[in-house]
Amino acid sequence: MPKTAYVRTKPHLNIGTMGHVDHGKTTLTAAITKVLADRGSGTFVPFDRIDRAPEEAARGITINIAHVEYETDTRHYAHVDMPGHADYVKNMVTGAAQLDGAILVVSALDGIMPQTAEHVLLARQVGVDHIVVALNKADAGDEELTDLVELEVRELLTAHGYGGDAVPVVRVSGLKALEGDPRWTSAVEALLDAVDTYVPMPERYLDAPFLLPVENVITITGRGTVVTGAIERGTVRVGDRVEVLGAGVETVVTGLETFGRPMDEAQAGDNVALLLRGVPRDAVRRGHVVAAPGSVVPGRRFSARVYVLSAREGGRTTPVASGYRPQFYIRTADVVGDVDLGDVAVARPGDTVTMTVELGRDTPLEPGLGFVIREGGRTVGAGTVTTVE
Ligand SMILES: Nc1nc2c(ncn2[C@@H]2O[C@H](COP(=O)(O)OP(=O)(O)OP(=O)(O)O)[C@@H](O)[C@H]2O)c(=O)[nH]1
Ligand SMILES: [Mg+2]
Repeated sequence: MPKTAYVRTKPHLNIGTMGHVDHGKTTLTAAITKVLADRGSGTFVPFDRIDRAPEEAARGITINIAHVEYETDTRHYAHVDMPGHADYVKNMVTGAAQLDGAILVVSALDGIMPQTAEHVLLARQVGVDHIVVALNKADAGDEELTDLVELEVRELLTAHGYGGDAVPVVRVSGLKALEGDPRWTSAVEALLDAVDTYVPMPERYLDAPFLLPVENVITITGRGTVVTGAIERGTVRVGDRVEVLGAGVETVVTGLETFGRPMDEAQAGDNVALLLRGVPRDAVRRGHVVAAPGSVVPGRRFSARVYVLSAREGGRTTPVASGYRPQFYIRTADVVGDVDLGDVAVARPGDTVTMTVELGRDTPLEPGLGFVIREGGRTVGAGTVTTVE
């Protein structure tokens, strides 16, 4: 049910948990909400509420339930816990997660595993600049072994350009903190302090024209169509005219909410739900972009610098050549595109190349926009748009 209006009293950041399957991401997420709820700032979200499919949460004009909301003394956070590896990759590569920082969860019992490394790599590629490490399951780990795991994690981060020596590494136990064990609840507090201090407030482009990549579409009987997502830039108010690129409609925002609470104005970085006047449910899809009318021009052809992932990083084992036709993940969109390498005969795994891409449909593009290339369910490349034709 609609609650009291959202009042912006603290800076808002988007963070999330990443790391290998079963290392304790969801348990830690639940523990964070528990520790903060016990401190009087926020609501405890139990494990099984976090691990549930988003579709089940179609009540109110609320957002994806994989997002959990909490506050520390200095900040308001939207925290995304991506259930399982495939969802993690999808959310990261489509930019749906839009993380300002991440908590890398590594089990002190197991150390670095393949998905630990893959998530660090992906985070780097999609522009997550700050990582804090939670060495989880420290309740069950042996101290010396945990020291080794810590060294290993710092090395991994350094290898990906994160300056592993400076990264905060906090030994935690999500499980014990959930049980209320004081030693481990204070470890979770220490982790949150590390996030508060180590992840800087990112620059928000508040003066730019409004833009929101659509992550989800929900229908509310009797009220209309609602789109959800994180605002990439600008601000939006109830009553504003907006254009839905992809759907080809212009309309008016008639409702605005964050975490089920109405707001008058939302800004870059906020996770919101927008109620759109008179837009049929079928007209809007994930991948569309809601923007200030006329502020974005969709295109199909662009040039880009692309890094082709090596086989070690989970990429291809064979080179790509002109005529290659993979999927391009641009913001929340997923579009097929034809690759032209120009004078270059082939791009081998591990190479960085310039390419021209012709997309299968009009997509909002601009220089500097990041994207990921996927094929058969795996990431094979990551790039940045240099020019749009
Ligand atoms: N001993 C111990 N076990 C833990 C801790 N945290 C999580 N576990 C256990 O590890 C298992 C996996 O925990 P989850 O929180 O589901 O892990 P996850 O990383 O979210 O897993 P996926 O979402 O499937 O990738 C569960 O059996 C937890 O009870 C911890 O701090 N200590
Ligand atoms: Mg989980």
